[in-house]
Amino acid sequence: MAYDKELTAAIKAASLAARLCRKVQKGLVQSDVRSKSGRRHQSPVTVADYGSQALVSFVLQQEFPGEFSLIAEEDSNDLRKDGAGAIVERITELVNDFLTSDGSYNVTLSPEDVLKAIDSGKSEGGSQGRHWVLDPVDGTKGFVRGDQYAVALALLDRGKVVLGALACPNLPLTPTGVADPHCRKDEVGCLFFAEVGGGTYMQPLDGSSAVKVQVSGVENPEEASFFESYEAAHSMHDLSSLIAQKLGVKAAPIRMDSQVKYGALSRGDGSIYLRFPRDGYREKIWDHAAGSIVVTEAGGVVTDAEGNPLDFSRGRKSTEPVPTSSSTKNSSFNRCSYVQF
Ligand SMILES: Nc1ncnc2c1ncn2[C@@H]1O[C@H](COP(=O)(O)OS(=O)(=O)O)[C@@H](OP(=O)(O)O)[C@H]1O
Ligand SMILES: [Mg+2]
Ligand SMILES: [Mg+2]
Ligand SMILES: [Mg+2]
Repeated sequence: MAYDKELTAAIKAASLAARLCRKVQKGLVQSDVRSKSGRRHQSPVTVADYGSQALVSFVLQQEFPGEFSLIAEEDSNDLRKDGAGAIVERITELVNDFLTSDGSYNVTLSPEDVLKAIDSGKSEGGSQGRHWVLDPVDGTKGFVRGDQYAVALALLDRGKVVLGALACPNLPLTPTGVADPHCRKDEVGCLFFAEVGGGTYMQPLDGSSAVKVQVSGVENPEEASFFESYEAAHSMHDLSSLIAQKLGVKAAPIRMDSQVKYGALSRGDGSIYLRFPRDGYREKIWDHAAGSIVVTEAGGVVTDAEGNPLDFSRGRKSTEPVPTSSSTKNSSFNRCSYVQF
């Protein structure tokens, strides 16, 4: 396949970053969590977000020297302020631990190397050339709560998503328990990956063999279940509930953080993903790039409310907040399930 080398690198980078995040989430302390300064939509950021971004950025630059463009969520602005020295040290230590744990990189990064790696995610993207797209921790609120989150990495080629690697460290390997995402299972940690035209695969994060996945075959909305954001601030629950009711959906919504929803959808844990951000919010491309190809390559559909595909070619953010949709192969759902993009 055309992007095999890139996909292998993406899987390696996302897996490594997911292991770093797992370690941080297990021992999360208050000083690991920060509030981003100067943002209209306040959101937390942790040492895991920064560490994951530095790791992925470093690994991709090692694998593809010279031809590198990355659009990623975080930057080092807050880390360069007075008083941030201790947190930068902690991130550097984490990044070095996981780089050497892999065995293929015999390097020790300095704090400045780590800050530079984080800042290499400032590309503006667009419709020309190739750009990596990274959400180093998607669902940071879920991550801090001890719930679901994802490391989401995709590659754009001339404005289209051509591959995605979506690591979901807390998603159970088997669908049981998904209806109750808080239910703790022993076997958790999935990595979904997809390359355009090649289908979607899921493997345990520990690296054993991958299986092909398919979206749900449910055709009757009465038997369908739907996903939505855990955070009411991120998606209007009242509106999705109304739409679900109109569709005839009987099941209660499955509320889950992050692009784990796309991963769960791709293996048929549910049939629909509804997303309606509140007024004026513009979606970021890293919140949908990896998840959308994971769903489409598994036979699903991800479109806006008018049936148009999501447009990843316009830079870091979507354009106007137009309602958009995602879901299974069943066309009657496709007209009725929305993500706002
Ligand atoms: N106000 C508002 N409206 C809509 N979306 C927002 C908003 N604020 C943040 N975000 C983005 O939502 C990302 C988290 O994904 P979800 O909304 O799917 O998950 S959650 O259940 O709400 O946690 C989250 O991603 P991370 O920042 O990577 O966690 C944000 O990019
Ligand atoms: Mg964030
Ligand atoms: Mg995100
Ligand atoms: Mg994030």
